[in-house]
Amino acid sequence: PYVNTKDILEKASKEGYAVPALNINNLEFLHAIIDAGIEENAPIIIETSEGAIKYAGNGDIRRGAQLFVSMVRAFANTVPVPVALHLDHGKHFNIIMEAIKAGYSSVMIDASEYPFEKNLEETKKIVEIAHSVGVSVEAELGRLVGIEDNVVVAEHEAVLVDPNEAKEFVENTGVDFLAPAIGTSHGAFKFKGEAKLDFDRLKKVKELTGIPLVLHGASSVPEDIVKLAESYGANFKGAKGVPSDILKKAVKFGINKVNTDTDLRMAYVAGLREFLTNNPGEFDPRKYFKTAKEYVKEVIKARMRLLGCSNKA
Ligand SMILES: O=C(COP(=O)(O)O)N(O)CCCCO
Ligand code: NA
Ligand SMILES: [Zn+2]
Repeated sequence: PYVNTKDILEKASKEGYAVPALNINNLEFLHAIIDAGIEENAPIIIETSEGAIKYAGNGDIRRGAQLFVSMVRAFANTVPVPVALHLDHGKHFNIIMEAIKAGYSSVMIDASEYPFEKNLEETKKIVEIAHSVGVSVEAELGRLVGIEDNVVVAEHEAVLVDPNEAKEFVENTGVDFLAPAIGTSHGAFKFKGEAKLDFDRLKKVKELTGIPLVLHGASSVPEDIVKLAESYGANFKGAKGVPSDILKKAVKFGINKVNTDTDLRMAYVAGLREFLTNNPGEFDPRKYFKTAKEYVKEVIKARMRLLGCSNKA
């Protein structure tokens, strides 16, 4: 069934596990995600960035939002696990409104680039509108940058979440789930040195807010997938993600939604390169995406097991 993201995350927060939030740009990733959720009997959170909506609508925002809602609802209404559709990193009021009108389960208002007060105001405005039509809201405090050993303390303070601000922010906005910046960053090149997250801040944010928390930039960039893609001509030198043990620790300290895009992209391109190299005569798109979809599904199933949401549908 098609559900509200908040229902999935409230249960996860209460029971102490996390659910991967899986980005899509096309139909093939949706297939892989749905199959993974069915095979793991796990709740499914699908998310699309603003760019994905533009891409799907071939430049038209309203068309893209409506297309994703109809695709996801068509699958959600025919599978035994709960499925939610979330707008990831909503930064433009008009796009957030199109997502709400199209029928998204939840939207993120990402005003984390602004000073605290403006972030709070922008978030409060979206919460009022979204809640009036039963849509839940995610916001972000602090900014996504990897913690580098040589970063001076002042810069740490400037970019990582302030737990006391988080308490005030949640109370004043009514936001349903919060993404506290604790040292991760988007993409395949997250850390120069060893992966480091600020678990002390995370723990405090959970204690002070008590709501479901979101980890952005949470892809692990698995070594085997990188090596496989590189064996078929890819060049991902220096790729490094969040190790599994660190992810598990983040769940222990209160993370319940784990945004995962890069790992899906890496698995897809590894499978695609492998298939095309080994099947030079194939040109049926229902065939040459098969391996790619299979690898994405396996990466998602492993992540569902790691985060503890398998058999939690
Ligand atoms: O926080 C994340 C996931 O980040 P990643 O999968 O790169 O670790 N997202 O919001 C997904 C979209 C942006 C990055 O591709
Ligand atoms: Na998000
Ligand atoms: Zn993100």
